[in-house]
Amino acid sequence: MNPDIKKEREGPAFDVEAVTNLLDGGRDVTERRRQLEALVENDPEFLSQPLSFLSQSGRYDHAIKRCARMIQQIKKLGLTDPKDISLYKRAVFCGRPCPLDLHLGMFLPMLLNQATEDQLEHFFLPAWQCQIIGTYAQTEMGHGTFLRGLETTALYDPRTQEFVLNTPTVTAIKWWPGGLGKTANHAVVLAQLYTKGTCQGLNAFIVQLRDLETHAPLPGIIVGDIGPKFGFNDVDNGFLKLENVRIPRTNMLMKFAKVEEDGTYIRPPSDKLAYGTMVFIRALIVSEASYVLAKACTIAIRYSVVRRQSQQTPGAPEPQILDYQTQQHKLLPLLATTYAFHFIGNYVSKMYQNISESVDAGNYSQLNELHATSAGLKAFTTWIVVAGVETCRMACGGHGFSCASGLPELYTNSAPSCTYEGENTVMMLQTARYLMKCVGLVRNGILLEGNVMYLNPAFDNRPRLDPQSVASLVGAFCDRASWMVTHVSQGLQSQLNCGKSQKEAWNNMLVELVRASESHCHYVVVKTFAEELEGVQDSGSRAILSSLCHLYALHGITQHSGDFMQAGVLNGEELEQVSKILRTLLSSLRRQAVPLTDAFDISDVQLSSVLGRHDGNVYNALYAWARTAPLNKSQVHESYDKYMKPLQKSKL
Ligand SMILES: CC(C)(COP(=O)(O)OP(=O)(O)OC[C@H]1O[C@@H](n2cnc3c(N)ncnc32)[C@H](O)[C@@H]1OP(=O)(O)O)[C@@H](O)C(=O)NCCC(=O)NCCSC(=O)/C=C/CC(=O)O
Ligand SMILES: Cc1cc2nc3c(=O)[nH]c(=O)nc-3n(C[C@H](O)[C@H](O)[C@H](O)COP(=O)(O)OP(=O)(O)OC[C@H]3O[C@@H](n4cnc5c(N)ncnc54)[C@H](O)[C@@H]3O)c2cc1C
Repeated sequence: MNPDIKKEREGPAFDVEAVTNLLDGGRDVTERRRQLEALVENDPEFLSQPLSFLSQSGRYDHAIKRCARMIQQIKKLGLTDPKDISLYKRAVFCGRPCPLDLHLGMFLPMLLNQATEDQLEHFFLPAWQCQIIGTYAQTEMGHGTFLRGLETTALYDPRTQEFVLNTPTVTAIKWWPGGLGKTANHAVVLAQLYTKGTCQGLNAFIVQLRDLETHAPLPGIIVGDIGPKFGFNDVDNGFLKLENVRIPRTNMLMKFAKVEEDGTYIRPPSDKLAYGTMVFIRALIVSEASYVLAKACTIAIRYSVVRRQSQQTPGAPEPQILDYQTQQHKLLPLLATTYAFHFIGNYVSKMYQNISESVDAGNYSQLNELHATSAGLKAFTTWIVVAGVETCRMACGGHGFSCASGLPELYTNSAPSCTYEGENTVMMLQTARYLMKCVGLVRNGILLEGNVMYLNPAFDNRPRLDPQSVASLVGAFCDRASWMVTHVSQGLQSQLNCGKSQKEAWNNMLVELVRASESHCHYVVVKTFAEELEGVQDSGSRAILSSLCHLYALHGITQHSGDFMQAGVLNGEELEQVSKILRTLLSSLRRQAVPLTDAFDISDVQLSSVLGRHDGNVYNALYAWARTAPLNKSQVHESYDKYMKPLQKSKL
């Protein structure tokens, strides 16, 4: 083990294993996770060369091979608990996307959430057994955000009791669905339903795409891969053109909306129930955001204690780069954010579970709050995580730019989370829509509960900020959100008072609306972090996590100081005090940085990073990695004889 990293692990101020257990949700969960990871890491069928050495086709082939082995092993091991399956899948793919993601993550949930009992009977088992492999085909070339603008049509033919599906224009072609290109043989297709000459809006239809024996596309189905992407190249994101494809009436998912045999349309109890699976995935994205940032922080912080660079004192050893305050300022707030996002992920998962149970019981009253919260936090966490991965990459200097670091791959595979499942700006505006409605309720004398209570008429004049108190800092985030949400609603009102239409006024305030939503989400995250700590039994864990919560809050104030000062929450002198305490915290947490990343308990296989190796032996590993790169298969590349040698001989 590298002596520097070994020293970093001597005498942590807390019990690393206790924090690992806390993050996992208990000692038994840690043991189970390690057991499942060991099954994968000891399975020779899952051994592979660095993915960076493969072509797009090679990566897809590698991913499909792992998918097949994973499904076989899940059955053989008798894994039925969704948590076990999720942990096993994460171990197989090391957190990377895979061609079955949409089948497992959206197609199956769509059946569970939107299918009737008969439809479940017909489709679910074959899908669970992977005879049917599905995807979720909603986005079109011309529309991803504006769902009501989708052009794919499903016309009901009462004579044959079938739907006829078409993508009538080039912009209607389904574009992006994961697994659509080469993997899926079915899709849930979102289309505008027409019956009895009337458009009844978006509904979901199960369409078979390929022959179950030959896998060849069926008549009327033109399908393929959309080509290389910025990343995510293990997945065959595809296109789908539909030309008069006929499906039985019973292929429309009819748990909520229905089309009777004669074509009569029965409306769903709420139009938004069709969007339920997207809300499920958004909540899942929030709960998984922390894992991505945990990997990036582990790589960058471990590298930052083995990398020595520059000379502050002549003759003295070069310092570890984590001793530089700027390096601490880049990485330690991200480490604190990782822990903050772990707790908000738990919070959103619980919220989704509770409100879904209410919806199943026919109570739709909290759907809007769930939508606004999941949409806003999905945008808030993914924006910060993706930017954080890039900060970690740059903090590793040149070697951060090498695929050996694992950081470029982590970045390109996480970057689309700001776009898919709801483009982040659009999601923040959905949260803003909800917040503006809440302001309206308060104006009508209604008292609010939950995360928006801060909009109620102010009862107490909060004492001035105490930057040493986490509770006082949470209050500061609350006051910032209250001021920003109220301020933007006043801005909207003044636009309307000047005669602007609702649409114009809204568009003229979009930037402020997004900022107000961000401040609301930031408050929810810091409040949840502080509240979760109260439940931590182990005193050592509670102490170190409190320091991280303190750092997260202080850093948030310095990063958005304009908001806090505009809101009158603090003045210049108080801001200076906040910065001073932040610097002190950076210095005190520096010694705990490696143990805090070890607590994530991410194995070298999962991390897939030469720079983030647990033993810190980076340089030999980096040299060995480069030596196996494909370009080094021969000392003289074939292009030399083909192009350079003739050029050199030509005596230009
Ligand atoms: C942007 C959206 C939400 C706009 O939809 P629209 O119907 O036009 O809504 P309005 O803004 O007019 O609001 C109407 C009303 O409905 C409420 N609402 C909207 N969405 C939901 C929802 N999901 N759940 C509950 N309630 C909802 C909204 O709050 C309003 O309520 P009021 O009381 O204020 O009237 C919509 O177009 C949208 O969601 N667009 C994003 C599309 C999207 O997410 N696509 C994802 C495709 S799948 C994918 O990307 C897969 C990726 C692969 C992977 O994950 O690996
Ligand atoms: C890797 C990846 C995987 C995907 N997988 C799937 C899948 O499996 N199934 C599927 O159906 N889709 C999938 N998608 C598509 C994805 O859901 C859409 O790309 C996403 O919903 C954004 O829509 P869009 O691409 O049309 O962007 P646009 O909506 O065109 O966004 C472009 C810009 O316009 C802005 N904008 C748009 N509307 C508004 C508004 N109302 N107010 C303010 N600004 C606005 C946005 O903020 C953004 O800056 C995937 C996408 C990616 C990148």
